Amino acid sequence: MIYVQNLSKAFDGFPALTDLDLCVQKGSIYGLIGTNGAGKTTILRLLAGVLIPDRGKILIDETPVFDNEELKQRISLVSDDLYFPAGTSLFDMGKFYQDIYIGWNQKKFETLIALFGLDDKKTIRSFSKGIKKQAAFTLALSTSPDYLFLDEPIDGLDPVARKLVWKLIVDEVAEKQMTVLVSSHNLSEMEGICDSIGIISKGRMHLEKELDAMKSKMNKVQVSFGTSGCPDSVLQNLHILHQESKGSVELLIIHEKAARIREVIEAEQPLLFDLLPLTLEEIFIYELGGEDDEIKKILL
Ligand SMILES: Nc1ncnc2c1ncn2[C@@H]1O[C@H](COP(=O)(O)OP(=O)(O)OP(=O)(O)O)[C@@H](O)[C@H]1O
Repeated sequence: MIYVQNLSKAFDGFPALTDLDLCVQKGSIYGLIGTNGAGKTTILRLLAGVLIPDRGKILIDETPVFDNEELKQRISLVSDDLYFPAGTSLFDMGKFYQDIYIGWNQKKFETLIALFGLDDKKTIRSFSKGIKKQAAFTLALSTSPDYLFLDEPIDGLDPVARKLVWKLIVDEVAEKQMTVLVSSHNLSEMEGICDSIGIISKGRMHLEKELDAMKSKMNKVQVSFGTSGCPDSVLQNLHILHQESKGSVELLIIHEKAARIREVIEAEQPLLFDLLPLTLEEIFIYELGGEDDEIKKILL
């Protein structure tokens, strides 16, 4: 588990992070969302022990991370700003990592190279931006980390590589309870991946939400009662956050559990009734009433 309390970090007097609290449960995927300069990279670098906090607490499995080599063996950070030594190939980097990381898994390394279709003999610096990212992700996952920190991991990747990266992450979380912290500019990129979302704004935690809890208490419904429209019993007995009509079909966003919605609507014998999945964007828009500037920026 990751536990962060009152974390602050300034660069040359500029407050990059201020009194940030964060909690990530073991075996979960946490999405850090924010605009450029919000402080996402700074959080990931502090959590990976690359930077020293000015103030506050960072505990991973109840242990401070900075200068803790044993703990750092179990952490992998894929930075947004990738660095590979001149002339090194993925094969060379694999050998280098093998000597450093106790958890290095050569078989997994070879499998991932094949899955991404990477050339392990070519100099990594000659790879395109997206392929470099795939190489860095391959190296990180091959260290068998308990904690994987990913800074904009799918930025610049083609759709096939994006899908593969997410699949590999989700598989690893399911198989070995890996804990993942992933940053992005865009809320919709995190669709279907994250268990929790933290929205960072100007170095502060703006909003933090656990998605399953939000999803279970909010539902989207497509319903039709013919030309008579939605009966009063439905409109009055359910907490409707949004309603729009397309002909005789109503689209409703309802702040109730699915079972309660079903009970109220089915009692009125609708001609059409479908419970539809809510997107991450819809959850945030309707939960916050659509008035939140920070949410608007990350939805664009
Ligand atoms: N090494 C540094 N020296 C000076 N300022 C820094 C340094 N690292 C970060 N900052 C500043 O701290 C703030 C937060 O930067 P950070 O890189 O964490 O944001 P970010 O959310 O990751 O942004 P982006 O999405 O653009 O990568 C920015 O204003 C940035 O200019």
